[in-house]
Amino acid sequence: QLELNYYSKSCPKAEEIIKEQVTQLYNKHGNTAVSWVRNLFHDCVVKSCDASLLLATVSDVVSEQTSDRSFGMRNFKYVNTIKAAVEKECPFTVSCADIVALSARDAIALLGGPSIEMKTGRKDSKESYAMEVEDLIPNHNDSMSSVLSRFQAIGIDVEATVALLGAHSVGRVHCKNLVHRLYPTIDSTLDPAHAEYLRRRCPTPNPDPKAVLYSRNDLKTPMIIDNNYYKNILQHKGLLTVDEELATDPRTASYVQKMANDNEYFNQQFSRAIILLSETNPLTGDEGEIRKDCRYLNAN
Ligand code: HEM
Ligand SMILES: [Ca+2]
Ligand SMILES: [Ca+2]
Repeated sequence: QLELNYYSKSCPKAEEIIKEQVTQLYNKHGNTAVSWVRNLFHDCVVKSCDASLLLATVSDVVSEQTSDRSFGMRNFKYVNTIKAAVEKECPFTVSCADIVALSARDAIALLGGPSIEMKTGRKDSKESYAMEVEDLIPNHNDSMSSVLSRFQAIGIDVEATVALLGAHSVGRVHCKNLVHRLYPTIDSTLDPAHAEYLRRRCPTPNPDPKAVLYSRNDLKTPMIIDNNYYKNILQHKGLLTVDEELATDPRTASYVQKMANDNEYFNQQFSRAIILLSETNPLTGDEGEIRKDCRYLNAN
């Protein structure tokens, strides 16, 4: 059972230490906060928020980070910084899964999004689910039906799904995920002027995977979680195919319109949705373990 302040007796400073680390990292490398938000999605959708995402590839473990769906994910090394600070205060007490959840919560607040009250008490998985990642995390060009049913399968309703995509109000998309909308011809659903801009950001149809070519998601408030995402997609300036679909699909369009009109309503729905996502099917009690190092299973 997850509960508020699960560590109040075993490690009363845990949440404070995590927040302090997340803030320090944000001040040095602002995009770490963006990463913590994406980490929550990619971890929680795969089985649960159980830090399965954080396992590195070693002898008999294949990391979920090697999946194509994890393309562009960054800053994993700084999770170790947060975990080390927590271990120093309370060894073997605070799970990596709760660090994934709380770092996302703190990042959302730092990025100008809502302040969210979050339960804790998650345990860490004893395995990586690399082979299941592609079945569970939607692709950038999946149909809205497929996206909605994947979220629905983990208890996230349509309105909450629309709110979660608001995370694309920060961060970036690499050209690899964009060029199919730009070449050989421009996707007719894309705003023509924005398409021209994106062609300048991504000048060739086959971007060199080693060259870091990307566009920011939101040109107006690129580092703020706000409802500008919905304004962008209503103007057909969403970068991914799923962003465009969200604005036009009859099941989602009215929520998009409401969120575009009202940042307060977006914040409320985003908070609700982040809680649903973060409480999906947790490992609790005797299940799982508390990893010493988030990259590796404990030796037994
Ligand atoms: C249908 C669902 C979703 C799809 C298909 C999707 C897909 C993607 C793709 C393709 C990228 C760009 C990767 C790159 O090229 O570097 C991205 C970035 C991002 N996504 Fe999503 N996403 C979805 C939902 C979500 C959700 C629910 C969240 C969080 C609540 C989220 C948070 C982010 C963030 C923060 C970034 C920017 C990462 C960075 O700049 O480092 N996404 N997403
Ligand atoms: Ca997971
Ligand atoms: Ca924004």
